[in-house]
Parts: sequence; C-alpha cells; structure tokens
Amino acid sequence: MRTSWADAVDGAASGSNSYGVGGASHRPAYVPPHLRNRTPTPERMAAPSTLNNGPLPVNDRLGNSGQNSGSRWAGPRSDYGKQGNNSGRGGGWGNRGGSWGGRELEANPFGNEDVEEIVSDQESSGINFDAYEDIPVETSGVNVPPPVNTFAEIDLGEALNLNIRRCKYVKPTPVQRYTIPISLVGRDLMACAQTGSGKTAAFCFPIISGIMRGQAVQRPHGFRTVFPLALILSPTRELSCQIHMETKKFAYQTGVKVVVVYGGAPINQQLRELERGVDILVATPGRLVDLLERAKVSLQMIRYLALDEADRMLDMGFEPQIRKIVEQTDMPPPGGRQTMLFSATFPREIQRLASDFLSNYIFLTVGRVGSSTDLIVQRVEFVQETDKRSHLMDLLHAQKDNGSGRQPLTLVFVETKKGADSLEYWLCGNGFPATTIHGDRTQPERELALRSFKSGKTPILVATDVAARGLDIPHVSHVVNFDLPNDIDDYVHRIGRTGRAGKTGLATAFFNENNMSLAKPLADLMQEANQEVPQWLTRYASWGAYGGKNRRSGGRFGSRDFRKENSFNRPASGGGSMDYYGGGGAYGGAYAGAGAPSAWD
Ligand SMILES: Nc1ncnc2c1ncn2[C@@H]1O[C@H](COP(=O)(O)OP(=O)(O)OP(=O)(O)O)[C@@H](O)[C@H]1O
Repeated sequence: MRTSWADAVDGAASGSNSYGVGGASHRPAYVPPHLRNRTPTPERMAAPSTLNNGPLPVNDRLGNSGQNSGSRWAGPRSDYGKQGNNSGRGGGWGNRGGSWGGRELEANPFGNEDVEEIVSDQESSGINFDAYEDIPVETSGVNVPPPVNTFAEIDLGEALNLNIRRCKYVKPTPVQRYTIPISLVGRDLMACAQTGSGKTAAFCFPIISGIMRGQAVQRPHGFRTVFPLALILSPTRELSCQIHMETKKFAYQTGVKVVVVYGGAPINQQLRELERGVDILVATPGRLVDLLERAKVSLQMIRYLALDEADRMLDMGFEPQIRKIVEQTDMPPPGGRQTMLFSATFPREIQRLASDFLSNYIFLTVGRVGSSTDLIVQRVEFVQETDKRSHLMDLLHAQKDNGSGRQPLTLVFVETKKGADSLEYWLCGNGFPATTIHGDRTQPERELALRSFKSGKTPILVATDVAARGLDIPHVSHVVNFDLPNDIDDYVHRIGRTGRAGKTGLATAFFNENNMSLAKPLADLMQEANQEVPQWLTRYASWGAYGGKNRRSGGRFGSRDFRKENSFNRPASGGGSMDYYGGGGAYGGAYAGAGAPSAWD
C-alpha cells in the first residue's frame, strides 16, 4: 500500500501532534515515496465514516442516564415500520431505526460537547447570513408553495427541531427556505443552489421529518434483505460519508436509522450495519448496485429518493448505474415516490435526462457562486506549464508570510492522479507538508489524507476532481486550480470548496494556451461575480467562440429551468413565479451545454 507524506507525519507524530501547522521545530523527517511502504496501522485502516476529525462520538447522555433511546428531549417516532425479522436477535433486518427495542445505545454525533450548552449557544453559528440577503431566487412549476423565513414556521417535529438547534442552525439558508416547504408537501424537486449554501440539510430535513411522521408501514419479510424508506445517492465515497455524518446528526434521537454504503471499504461491515436496520440509506452507486445484485437491499419501499450532485450523477460516467438503480429495480416509479435532485450546476441536457425521474416537479434556482455575494475572490493568472510549480511555491510562501506563519488550508486541483502524486512529492521535498486524494489511493489512504488535511497536519491537499464536489471542509482558505478543468461547471464546484456557509475565500487559477476553451465562460463568470478580469483573458475570450460544452445561457443563476426555454411543460398561469430574495433582478442565461465530465477518478 502506498503511503504518503501525510501518513508518515501521522505515524511520526504518534498522536502527539508534534508537528503543528508550520511548526518546523518538531517536524518529522521527509519520507521519500520509495521508503513509505509500511504496514498499515489500525488507525490507517480506520473503519468507514471516520471522516470527521472531531472526537469519536460518545454516548454521553444515554449511557449515563440509564434511559433507553426515548430521549430526555424528545421521544422517538412511533414504531410504524417494523419489518420482517429473521435474525432472531430482536432487531436486525429492517427493524425501525433507533432503539433496538430500547436496548441499543445511540452514539451522540455531536461528540463530547454538552448538548445543553450547544443549544443555549445559539449565536455562534458560523454562517454569515448577510451575505445571502440579495441572492436572486427563481422557481417554476405548478402551485409552488411559498417559502418560509424561519425553521419555527415549518413543523419538522420536535426531535428534529432540537437537532437543528444543536447544529447551531439559527435560520434557514435561501435554498432551505424554499425547498423545505416544497418537499414537505410531497412535491418532486430539481434544485440548483450555490456551493456551500446548505443543500444537504435542505433534502435531509424533509426526509427525516417525513419518516418520523409517516404512517406505520409493514415492511416485507426478506431473508437478510433490507427495505430502506429513503435513498440518498452521491458520486463519491467521501461525500457519501459526509452526508451520512450530517444525516446522523439531524436524525439523532428521532428513531430514524441512517446507514452508509460505499466502495473501497469492506462490504461485510456494511452488511452488518444494514442488518441492524435502516430507514435512510446513503450510498455511492457502484456499491449499491452490488448490494442490489446480491439481494441484500430492496428498493421496493423507497418513498424518498435524493440525488446530491445530481448533474454529475446523470452525466456520462454515472447515468447507466443510476438508471439501473432507479428504473430497473423494484423502486416505485415517479409519482410513487418523492424525488429530489440537488446540485450547484444543472446543464440543460442533464435537466432533460433528469426529468425522466421526476413527476410534475418544481424547479428552483438560487443565485450562483459569487453572483451577488462575492464570497469568493477569484484570480486568474497566466502561467506556462513549466512555470506552474514555482508559481505555486510563490503563492504558498506569500500565504505563509501574510498570516501567522501558519500555512492556511490550501486545496490544489490537478488534472491527473500521477500529476497529483508528483506534485505532492515535490511540495513535500520543498518543505510544504502536502498529501493527496485521488482514485488510485486506497479508501483508508483517502480517508487518512482528508483527516490529515482537515486537522492541519498537512495543510496542502493536492486533489483530482474526486474532491471537487460537495466536500465541506471548514477553513479552506485557498483553492488553486493548478490545472484548470475542461468544463466551467467543474470550476464552479472546485472553487466552491472555499467560501462556504457565508464565509469568504480565495480561488486562484493558472491559465495558459491549453485552457482556451475555458476563456470565455471563465471571463463571463468572473465578470458576473464582480471579479477583476485581466485584459489578456478578455482578449482570449473575444477570440474563442463558444463550444457546445461551455456555452452559457443563465447569468447569475447556476442554471434555469429548461422547460421554460423549450416552452416544454410551461407552468399554468399563476403556477410559476419569479422571486427575488431581498432584491436582485432577472438575468438571462446559464450553462447550457451538457458537456463531458473532466478528469474523474
Ligand atoms: N441553516 C444553516 N445555518 C447555519 N449553517 C448551515 C445551515 N445550513 C447549512 N449550514 C452549514 O453550511 C455548510 C455548507 O452546507 P452543505 O455542505 O450542505 O452545502 P452544499 O450546498 O451542499 O454545498 P456543495 O454544493 O458544495 O455540496 C455546512 O457546514 C453546514 O453545516
């Protein structure tokens, strides 16, 4: 197994944290790649769902109180969904999530912190809501329910409301204001909203609330087959783990049981988790197909289907697997389930494909990255291939000098896996602790790399597009597009790893003649975001005609409802609405090209 510099740091530090960020004095010696192969430590072979870098969840409430999972804050949902149980163990296969008949202790996903304290500390939410004040919002479709302004206006259920407070979410973000009421009335939804604007909660809250309140369902008997009620699909293992962690927080002590399955991790362990009961299944498509083929999972009882990064899930790479899961299994058809598709970008061609999965849906679009909030400062510099490394070095040195001498968390995107390894090696050799994440690394290595980056042990993460979407890593202050992607939508997702949840961030792109096809969409995007566009880029942009892929037609929105553009299924009079959240105006255009995905593991 290949071991990276990050792993070496982890091992050398032995948990003593001797190498703080930028702390040169205790820095372990650089370990060249040819000496890095060593027997994996138990930590490196960590079990799934270890992507959070906080303390291991402990059950500090239930264990001490002697209470069962009926919590001291709110009771679990009623036992509506007992499934057939062939285990003879008093739980298992499809028992309702949560309590194992009151005997299973539910780990506290909020860590060791005193939950009472968390609840009372409502002002400390890191999100900067002022940044969202004038974000334009557009909805279309028939009978769109009105948005809400507060969580209190929506009846999500007491236990879920308490978890929202524990998460320190004081008020809903724009995408949550609009999508939660839509989902609660059972409507299908295609939602396009900025990176880092809270889409995960937007689809999780209605699902958890719906399951909590759902009518008692008799789930079928199946020999070691489980029958989840909700399925959340996402394109990468890390993102699935992150969604799982988030969903577990939201579902804490609601009685709703959440399980994650993804490739690269031992399937037996995931099977054991499933057998203990599952209401919400979070999955990557490949592993789910495997489990469906082994008849370990049935989708017959699915009431909710959510696709995160839906445009990615429906592009050429994933579409066959998604169709297999959604159209060629026992999952109820559109109309028989509620389907929610979310992304920060929604090319028109993908919308067209996605409409196969939806029934009488509402389309929602919330202003795009930096469109009105200018949360991300975008810079583009002309750098020849041969100069990229020294240029990166200059940026990293400048960053260090500007601040406390500590290296801020910097995410560097490159085109290829080999390129990632080679840049990591070079950075480490030049005194910059770096690690990598890409598809040639084993899953434990990927997870370790992410933890090492999040903790600041290796404050530079060199990544392929596998890290471009969805990952919510606090305090990433700089995203460097060392190699620009071919598709402007990928650029949008990549820079969205910084400037999250209302915070500010910096994105620097290295541009040269190899990126000509991106000149115009990039210049337009930057202009709309009130960024300084270099004259040379404007010149290149005026030379380049739009290729189909990066053609744009949506302006400040990540995309617009393709049904409107095509006069397809035009909403009945009064059905659709244009709504500007606190101001803004109507803007034409968005990305319209379907486009091939750029390099992906
Ligand atoms: N109402 C809220 N109040 C405070 N923080 C919130 C709220 N909703 C979400 N957040 C926080 O905002 C951050 C970004 O949320 P999330 O990861 O869901 O964004 P996203 O829209 O899915 O981004 P991406 O498009 O990159 O996947 C998370 O840390 C989340 O906990």
